[in-house]
Amino acid sequence: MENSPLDAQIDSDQMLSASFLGTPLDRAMMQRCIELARRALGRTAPNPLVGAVIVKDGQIIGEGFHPGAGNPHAEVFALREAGDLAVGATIYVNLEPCNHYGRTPPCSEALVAAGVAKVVVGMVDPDPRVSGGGIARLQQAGIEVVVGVEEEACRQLNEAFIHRILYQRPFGILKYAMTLDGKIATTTGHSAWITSPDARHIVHQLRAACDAVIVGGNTVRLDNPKLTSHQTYTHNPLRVVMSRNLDLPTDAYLWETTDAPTLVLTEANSSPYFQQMLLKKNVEVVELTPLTPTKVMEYLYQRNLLSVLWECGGTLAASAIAQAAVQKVLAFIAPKIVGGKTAPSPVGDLGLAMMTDAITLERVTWRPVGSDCMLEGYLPPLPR
Ligand SMILES: Nc1nc(O)c(N)c(N[C@@H]2O[C@H](COP(=O)(O)O)[C@@H](O)[C@H]2O)n1
Ligand SMILES: [Zn+2]
Repeated sequence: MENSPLDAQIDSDQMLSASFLGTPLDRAMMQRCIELARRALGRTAPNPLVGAVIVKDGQIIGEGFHPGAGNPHAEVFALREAGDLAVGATIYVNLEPCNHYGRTPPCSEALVAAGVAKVVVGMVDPDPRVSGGGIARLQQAGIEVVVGVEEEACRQLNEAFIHRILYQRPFGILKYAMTLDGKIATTTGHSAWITSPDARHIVHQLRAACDAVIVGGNTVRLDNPKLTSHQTYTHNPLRVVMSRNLDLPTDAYLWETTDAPTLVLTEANSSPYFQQMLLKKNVEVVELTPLTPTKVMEYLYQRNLLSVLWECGGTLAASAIAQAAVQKVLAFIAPKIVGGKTAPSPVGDLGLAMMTDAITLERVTWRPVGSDCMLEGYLPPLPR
């Protein structure tokens, strides 16, 4: 059989991994779904990132992605673009088509009505309202369904969504930059950007992909950060400050700049004067007592957030880890040495006595970023 125009575009690397589920064309189309889905990075919460591609006679006839909660799903955009040509076509989608009435009607019914012949799915939707029901509905209608093409990449794309559904909490990422000798500041407490501009660029991209970035009061006092994703990225996360007593500077960038919304979390009976000042500057203030990472994640879950980035100092980072508010660690290690017994490190006291008690990260990867090393790994999963 002659190759279709799309087959010809698939490069030899993908051909080499032909032992994975699906044909090279299937895998290339699923990667395209992921690429489309990523256009809405940071904007879909609490919904997942989803892209869809419709292919007929070796040509793409429709594409779409989910722009955010309340909007139509990716499949609907792709079907709209394909129009009547969707009859007998194959649709690729990185997440199982939904089968429920939520903010929008079920995509399974739209696919049946459009007359598609085949649906290729990246992963089963963990949302209990779907969870295999979309696949079953399509099969009942006589549509061929293939599940699990590029599944690992699809799961990685929606790791925050999966965590949110399984644990009813946002997905927490702890990000820090440290010197080769494990310091985030000098003994005098002086800190500045430790890493290279390339690493900073990745941090800005990460902020754009997250729904919120959290710091403690100490970081506001010492670093006066802006916590935005840089002007070239359009999405800024919600900037969250945790401060029990609101002993904070009145002129911090976080309340003087309006590029992103700011939320200050504090305890009941903290300074009413400071609260008034923040409210006048359009900063939201919410009291959560006791103010712990657990309470904060519970609250941010209620606010429909998917992912939060902890950019805090060592004491808060240690509490966030101890209270399972961190699932993934992203560490930048700069080839610098500052020394000093009392110079702070990225994670404070975890109360561990023995080296054998150390938390061992899983699925660890690292790569050079500019002159630094970027290491990524996951904390062991929580029991459910
Ligand atoms: N397959 C698929 N494509 C999309 O574009 C989606 N957004 C989803 N989301 C699933 O449906 C739930 C949200 O439904 P509403 O947007 O409220 O109608 C979400 O939890 C996913 O399970 N799926
Ligand atoms: Zn849907």
